Amino acid sequence: MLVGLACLTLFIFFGYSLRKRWQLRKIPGPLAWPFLGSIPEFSIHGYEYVLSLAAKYGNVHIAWLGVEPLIVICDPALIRKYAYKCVSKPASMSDYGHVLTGFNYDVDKASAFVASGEVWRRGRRVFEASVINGSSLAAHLPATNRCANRFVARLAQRSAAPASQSGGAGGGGGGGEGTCFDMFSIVGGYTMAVTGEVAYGVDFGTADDDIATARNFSILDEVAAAGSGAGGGSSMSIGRQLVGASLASFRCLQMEHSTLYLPLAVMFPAARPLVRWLATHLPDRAQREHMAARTQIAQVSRRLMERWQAASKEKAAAAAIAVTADSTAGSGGAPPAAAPAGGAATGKGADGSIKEVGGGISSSSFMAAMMEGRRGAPQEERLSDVEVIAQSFTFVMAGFETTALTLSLVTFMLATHPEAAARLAAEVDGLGSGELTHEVLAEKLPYTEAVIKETLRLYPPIPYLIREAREDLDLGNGMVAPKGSYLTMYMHAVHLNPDVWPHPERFLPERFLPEGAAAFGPADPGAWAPFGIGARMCVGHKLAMMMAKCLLVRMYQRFTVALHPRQPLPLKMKTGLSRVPVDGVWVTLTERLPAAAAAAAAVS
Ligand code: HEM
Repeated sequence: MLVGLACLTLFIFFGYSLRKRWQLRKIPGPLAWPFLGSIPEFSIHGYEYVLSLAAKYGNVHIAWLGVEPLIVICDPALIRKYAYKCVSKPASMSDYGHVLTGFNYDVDKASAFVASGEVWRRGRRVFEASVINGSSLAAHLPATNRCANRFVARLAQRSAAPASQSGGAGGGGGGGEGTCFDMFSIVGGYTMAVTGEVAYGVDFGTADDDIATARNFSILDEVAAAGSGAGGGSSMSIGRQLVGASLASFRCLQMEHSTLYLPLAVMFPAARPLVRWLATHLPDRAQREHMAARTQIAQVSRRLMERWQAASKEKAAAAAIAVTADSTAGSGGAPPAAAPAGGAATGKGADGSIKEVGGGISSSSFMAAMMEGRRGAPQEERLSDVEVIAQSFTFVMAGFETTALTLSLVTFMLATHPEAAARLAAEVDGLGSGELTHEVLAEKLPYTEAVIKETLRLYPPIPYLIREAREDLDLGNGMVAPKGSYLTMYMHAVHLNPDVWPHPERFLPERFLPEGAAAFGPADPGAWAPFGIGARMCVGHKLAMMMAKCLLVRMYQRFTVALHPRQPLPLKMKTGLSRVPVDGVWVTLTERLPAAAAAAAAVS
């Protein structure tokens, strides 16, 4: 029986592999050992490996993920053409990088990042309504300002504390070298705080919570301590749960932390249902950790969804009482009952761990947009419960780490390029300490924006775009990507291509300003795309830029930022779902102007 099963698996596997190879024969690439494929090389050298393949085999080549051929495209014109044309992700997208099972698998498949067709369109529409159009973005600006002020105030306290007392996550002394922080660890507290308010209208409290950003958090230990299954009964604040669970989830996507079932799932696509069954019933520690983290994030979304439902029922009931009381008052009866509180105050939830901004899950939040959108919408337009959880999950996962990574790398680039830091400081100094408006962010920060863009060119958090060819695609030079093939469009390779960007290895924010565009700008106008291209372009790009600018203004108005001696140089990056600095980004902060600092503290 077992032998029969093994033979069947091998037969399917070889048949699949040979068919694919036959179809793709015209595209060059390292074909020798598809069994082992590129995995070991990729895990050791990360995206540099892909860049080296591009140098060797050209801008269109094949890299192997186990037996799965990935058509890698590094040519900017081809990327632009097919990123616009192809809007579908491969059906097996949820099977890459991890082995998801059960409910977590269903949630992943429904996520706007992974799904195709109607499910994707429904999910994408709510994102667009909540975080892309001008008025919705403006509605999130006060929360972003508030979180930036709180985070910077906490930074000031920590940098003023003696080195020995500056512990907590990502903070540390330094044996007489001054108080230092790992910006990569702690800035996640800020991005998660903004995510909490924008996605749910909930104050996660992570902007000034040092523990929340501990990168060594173990979700299994937390679950064991809570003694109540993943999530639900945890005494931890929601913010801490989400930061910890998101970090754990990202960690499990790195090769060295991933489940042992991953290589099996990658090398034997035909056997994935069997591998998933094994991973469900005989999970190793990495698998348990990953599933617990995902369950935790999904459960928080479910709790907040249920809370919204309960609150809106209460509101409807209160409104009904008010109407009745009104008509009674009109006829000389008692005054109407008070409606639930609104406004900008921060309230505390009944369970003590949810602080809802505005006394209820805020009406401008993403959760409210999804839930309101279900009311009265035709059946085919309505998000199911799993889709609501999936999009909330996507918001947290997509919004938190990418922006934290960007901010920490901007800090690194500025600390290693003092002339750029001085120019940025001069720009932000002119803005004063009042709340940053939409106009100020859009018009008064050209250099700050150029610094963020140049950092994203050098270090795009998601360096590639993934699509499925829904028909045969002409790739030029007689090469054809057959229908059903898996396209990996390497924007990072384009960002570093010397034929496209003059001196691509240099950090030159001027490329993005009129003064430097002619000398250092790209040969191809579409050659900068850290947020992707086309219909599937990052739906959070404006929110991410708003978050980044608000924090950089407040930080650089107040501090001079320098690298700490404990930062290893050159910067080493590591491959996971995204690329992260292996040793973090260790900096020290020095107050620039005591008077300005006091004014900023007063605002916060
Ligand atoms: C610096 C920060 C960020 C970077 C660099 C980034 C980058 C990307 C990239 C490269 C993609 C794939 C685009 C494609 O396939 O063409 C993407 C998709 C996505 N991002 Fe972001 N992102 C960032 C922040 C955010 C934030 C804050 C959110 C929260 C709303 C978000 C939500 C999404 C979603 C939902 C998708 C899937 C879009 C779709 O497939 O239709 N991202 N992002």
